[in-house]
Amino acid sequence: MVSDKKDIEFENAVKTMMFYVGEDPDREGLLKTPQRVRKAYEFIFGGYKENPKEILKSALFTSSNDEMVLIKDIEFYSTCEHHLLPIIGRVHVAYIPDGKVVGLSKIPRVVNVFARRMQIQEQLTEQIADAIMDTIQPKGVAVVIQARHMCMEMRGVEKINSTTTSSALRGLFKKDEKTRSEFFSLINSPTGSHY
Ligand SMILES: Nc1nc2c(ncn2[C@@H]2O[C@H](COP(=O)(O)OP(=O)(O)OP(=O)(O)O)[C@@H](O)[C@H]2O)c(=O)[nH]1
Ligand SMILES: [Zn+2]
Repeated sequence: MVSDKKDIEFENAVKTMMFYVGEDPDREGLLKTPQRVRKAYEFIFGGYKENPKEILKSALFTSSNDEMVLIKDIEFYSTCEHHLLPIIGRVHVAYIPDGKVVGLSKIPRVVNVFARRMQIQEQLTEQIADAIMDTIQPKGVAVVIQARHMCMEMRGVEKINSTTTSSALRGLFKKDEKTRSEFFSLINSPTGSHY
C-alpha cells in the first residue's frame, strides 16, 4: 500500500522524537512504531472528524417527560493539550427535558467526540454541556467530570492519588438550588448493584 505524503511526514516526526529521547529508531523493535503511533493518534484524536451536534440531532424524540435524566459514570480517555499525556476519568451528565429527549447512547458518543481531541478538563466539561444545551434545548444541563491527569502523575508534581473535579451547570441546575442538590446527591450516592 502506498502511504500518503502526510502519513510519511507524521511517521518521520515520530522517528525524530524517538531519536532525540535517546533511541535508535532503526532498531528492529521500533521499525513499525511510527506507523503504530500514527494509527493510535488517528484513533485517540478521531474527535476532530466528528460533529457532536449532528450526533445529538440524529436521535431526538418528542416527549412530555420533564424529570431529570442522569447518565452516571461514563468512562473516558482524553489527552491533555499541554503535555499530550492521558486524562482518564468519568463523566456524569444530567438534563431536564423540555419537550424533547435524546437517544441515551448519544450522550456517551458526544463525550467520546470531545474527549478524542486535545483538551483541558474544564473545556471538555463545558463543551459537553453546551452541545447538549444547544441541540436538545432542555430546561437545564449538568456535567461533572472526575479525572486523573497523567501529566500530574507520571511527571511534574508526581501526585498519583489526586483527582480533579470540574462541573458545568446550565439552566435550572444553575438557577435552582433544589435541582442542583438533587443532582449532586444522585451522583454521590453509591450505585450499589449495577442497575
Ligand atoms: N486547568 C487545567 N490545567 C491543566 C489541565 N491539564 C494539565 N494542566 C496544567 O497545565 C499547567 C501547565 O503549566 P506550565 O507551567 O506551562 O507547564 P509545566 O512546566 O509542564 O508545569 P508542571 O506540570 O507544573 O510541571 C500545569 O499546571 C498542568 O497541571 C487541565 O485539564 N486543566
Ligand atoms: Zn498536562
